[in-house]
Amino acid sequence: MKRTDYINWDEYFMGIALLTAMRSKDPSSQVGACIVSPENKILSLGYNGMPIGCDDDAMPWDREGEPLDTKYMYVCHAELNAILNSAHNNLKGARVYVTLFPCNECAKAIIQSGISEVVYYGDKYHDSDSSVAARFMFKKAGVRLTPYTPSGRRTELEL
Ligand SMILES: Nc1ccn([C@H]2C[C@H](O)[C@@H](COP(=O)(O)O)O2)c(=O)n1
Ligand SMILES: [Zn+2]
Repeated sequence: MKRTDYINWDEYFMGIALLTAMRSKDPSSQVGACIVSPENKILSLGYNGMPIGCDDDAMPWDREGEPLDTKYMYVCHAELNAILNSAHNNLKGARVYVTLFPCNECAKAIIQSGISEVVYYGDKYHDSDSSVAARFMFKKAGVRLTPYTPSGRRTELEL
């Protein structure tokens, strides 16, 4: 008889997004994204980090200070990285699993790439202008927004 306690698709893809986030060097928010085809095939992964060629150790990771001395000017968001990493894949009708609700800039990229559903875990900036604008655009563009419901299953990996 087959096993019955296997993880479901949502747990699998959000789990991979959470694992991918662990690659981030951002000291305050580690974000992961996993793009999946309608056939449940993983098309791409991304996490928030500095652009290629920009040495992590030479870039600012601060949240506050002069704008040019903060990470916000430079960091590439998880969702954008996942979209850019999937350059040869057609993302039409795909869904993206993200550990944090997308910002307005990533919302634009998600919409333009043809992704039709966002499954998100955290939403800690829900009331920010960026999140409000992202929701506004997603609604206009018909992108489905699905809050992830944690199953409560805990797992431990020996890495
Ligand atoms: N959906 C998102 C939202 C944020 N990020 C990145 C951008 C920063 O590296 C970090 C947020 O930093 P905080 O303001 O919380 O210190 O998360 C992302 O990749 N995707
Ligand atoms: Zn973003």
